[in-house]
Amino acid sequence: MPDKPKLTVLGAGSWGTALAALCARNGVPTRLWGRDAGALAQMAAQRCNARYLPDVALPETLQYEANLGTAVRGADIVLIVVPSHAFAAMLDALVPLLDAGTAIAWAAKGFEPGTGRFLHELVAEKLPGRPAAVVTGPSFAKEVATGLPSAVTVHSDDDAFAQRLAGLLHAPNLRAYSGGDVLGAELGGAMKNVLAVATGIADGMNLGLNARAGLITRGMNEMLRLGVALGARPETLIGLSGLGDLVLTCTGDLSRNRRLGLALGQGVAIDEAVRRIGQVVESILTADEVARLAAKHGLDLPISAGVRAVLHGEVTPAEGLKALMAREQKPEYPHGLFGRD
Ligand SMILES: NC(=O)C1=CN([C@@H]2O[C@H](COP(=O)(O)OP(=O)(O)OC[C@H]3O[C@@H](n4cnc5c(N)ncnc54)[C@H](OP(=O)(O)O)[C@@H]3O)[C@@H](O)[C@H]2O)C=CC1
Ligand SMILES: O=C(CO)COP(=O)(O)O
Repeated sequence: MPDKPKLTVLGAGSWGTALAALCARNGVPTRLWGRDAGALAQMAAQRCNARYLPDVALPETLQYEANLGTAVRGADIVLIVVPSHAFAAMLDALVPLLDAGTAIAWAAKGFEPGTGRFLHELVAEKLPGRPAAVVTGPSFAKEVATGLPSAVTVHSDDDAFAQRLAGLLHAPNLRAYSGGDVLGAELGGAMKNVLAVATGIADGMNLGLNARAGLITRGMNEMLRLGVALGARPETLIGLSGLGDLVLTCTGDLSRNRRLGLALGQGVAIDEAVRRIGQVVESILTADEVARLAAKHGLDLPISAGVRAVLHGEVTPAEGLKALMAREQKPEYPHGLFGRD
């Protein structure tokens, strides 16, 4: 890979735009592709993503390209930042377009809807044999875009690629770490979205700070148990991609998943809550996939299951709370820290 690799970011929403701007500011030759040519043209003219990141001035060096083939031609790295439900189709579109040497990275958080497959599994199936990495961690797009201090992490089976990509992201106000546990990093980023809804619901119902802390901690326990069953490393789950992002999204009102929970807890209907947020809310699909993976591994994850039931309208937030509080009394760790019960 050249000294100054050429980067193409796919997805011109809040996170794709923030990451593209960050890399361009770092001196990385960066192109941003989005599916809305009109919005891209407006971004180029105004140097601002008026819909997703208003008030953030984008760097002059950032390039915009509406044609997908042109956008990825000659790229050393393609970084995919579309919602997870659009991820597989994005990969399919890339198959005939990518140069042989282009590496793949992604910053979406979720699973393939309907199968519970991880995004790295989709990459391995559809674009095999390339360096591949996930960028994740506690990072609200708006804060990264405005230069507030943040920390992210880049995980890949290819250590050199993880470090290379982390180096491109690393900036005076952004610490980019690296690691080798793609599954663990992806699981934390996906599952925290579901758990953010749980704490949002509790806060929306005014259940108090004890409830919030209890849900975060027992939610972390669910993430650890599912993660370990799937083969994740526990240290990844208690790192930036797991605990870090869990704390951020369970407590920070910039989180769209938390805001969905807040609205549900206040009695707002789910369709209206999603309409008000007006951006991607990954938990809605992810809750089903967490349930699918838990069932496959014989795990009981009551908080995640409760969120799924509320999202499907099977129980009200009040009924979900009652069910959680009525569970049998038991030891905190019946089978050790990473036990299954
Ligand atoms: N925002 C954040 O702070 C962070 C987000 N993420 C993750 O990044 C991913 C992207 O989210 P984010 O940028 O926040 O979402 P936004 O809601 O801000 O933007 C979504 C973007 O994806 C585009 N899009 C939607 N469907 C498709 C599709 N089928 N093909 C191509 N593009 C599509 C939208 O285009 P259009 O405008 O035309 O609808 C829009 O540009 C999610 O998985 C999210 O969890 C991760 C870390 C931080
Ligand atoms: O993943 C995020 C921050 O790390 C963004 O969270 P939300 O999708 O809940 O807004």
